[in-house]
Amino acid sequence: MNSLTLPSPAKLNLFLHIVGRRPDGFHELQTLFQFLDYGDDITFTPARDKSGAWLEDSLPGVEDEDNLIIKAARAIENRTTSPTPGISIRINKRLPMGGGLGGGSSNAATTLLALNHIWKTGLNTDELADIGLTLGADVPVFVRGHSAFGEGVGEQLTPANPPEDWFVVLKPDCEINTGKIFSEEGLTRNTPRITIAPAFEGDASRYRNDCEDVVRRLYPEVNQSLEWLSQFGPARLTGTGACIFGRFPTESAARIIWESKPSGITGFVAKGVNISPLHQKLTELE
Ligand SMILES: C[C@](O)(CO)[C@H](O)COP(=O)(O)OP(=O)(O)OC[C@H]1O[C@@H](n2ccc(N)nc2=O)[C@H](O)[C@@H]1O
Ligand SMILES: Nc1ncnc2c1ncn2[C@@H]1O[C@H](COP(=O)(O)OP(=O)(O)OP(=O)(O)O)[C@@H](O)[C@H]1O
Repeated sequence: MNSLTLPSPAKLNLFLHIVGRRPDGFHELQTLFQFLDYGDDITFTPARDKSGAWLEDSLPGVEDEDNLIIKAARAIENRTTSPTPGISIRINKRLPMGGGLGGGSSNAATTLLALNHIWKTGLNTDELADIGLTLGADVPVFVRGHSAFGEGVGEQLTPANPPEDWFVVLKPDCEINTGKIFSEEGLTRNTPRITIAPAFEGDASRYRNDCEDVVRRLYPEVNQSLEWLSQFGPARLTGTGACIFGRFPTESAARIIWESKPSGITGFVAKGVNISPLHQKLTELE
C-alpha cells in the first residue's frame, strides 16, 4: 500500500440546546451537526520495519499519547489479535484547537476509519461509533459521516439535510475549554426539548446556542466578533466556542463579508456539506 491521505473535516453545531444534566454531570444536548468542506488532512504511510502507529509530528501542547489520533489507533490495536503493521501518521492541521469545530474528534474518527481499513480489522460502523464515543462525544457523528440531529451527549444521531450553504467562520483570539463552559453556574440547562422532522431540511437559525450568553460574557473577543458578524445575518457560536459562524447563500456573498472582516481576526470560508468529505473520499477509493 502507498500512503493514504484522508480528510478530517470540521463540524458546526448549527444550534445547540442544553436540555438537562445527567447524574454523572454530563449535559444532555439537542444539536444539529453539519460538516464543512474544510478541515485537517491526515496521511497514513506504511513502515515495514516497525509495528503499531505513531505520529511523525506532535501537536503543540499535546503529548502524543494524549493525542486523539494515537488514542484512536490504540483503540483499534486493542481489537486485533495479530501485531499491526507499522503506520506512520502525519497531520496537516488547519483547524484551530479548542475552537468548537470538533477538530480532535474528527481526527479520531478519520484515524478509526483509516486504520480499520488499512489493518483490515473488520469493525462495522456501529462498532467504530461505539469506540469513538469512548474518545469523545463528537466522534460518532464524524464516524457515521452524515449531518445529523444529535441527542444525548450528541451520540444519538438522526440524519438531517440542512441547506448546504456557505459559511464565514471566524476564530476570535481566545481558546475556550469545553469543561469550563459546562461547569459555569450561569449556563441554562432547561431548554424545552424540540422535535424536528426526520431528515430535517429547515432553517436552523431560528434555534440558538445555549452556551452563547455565558461565552459572550466571559470572552469579550467572542462578543465583539458576534456583534460584527450578526450585522450581515444570523451569527452563532459553534459548540462551546471560540469559533463563530454566519451563513450565506453563495460563496461570493460569503467572500465579500470575509474580505471586510476586522483586521487581526482569523478564520475561513467554507461550504456546509451533509456527507462528510471523509466519506466522500472513502467512497471514491472503493
Ligand atoms: C459542545 C460540543 O462540541 C457539541 O458538539 C460537544 O458536546 C463537546 O464534546 P467533547 O469535545 O467530546 O467534550 P470534551 O472536551 O470531552 O468535554 C470536556 C468536559 O465538558 C463537560 N461536558 C462535555 C459534553 C457534554 N455533553 N456535557 C458536559 O458536561 C464534561 O465535564 C467533560 O469532561
Ligand atoms: N488530534 C487532536 N487535534 C486537536 N486537539 C487535540 C487532538 N488530540 C487531543 N487534542 C486536545 O483536545 C482539545 C480540544 O481540541 P479540539 O480541536 O477537538 O476542540 P474543539 O474544536 O473545541 O472540539 P469540540 O467542538 O469537540 O469541543 C485540544 O485543546 C487538545 O488539548
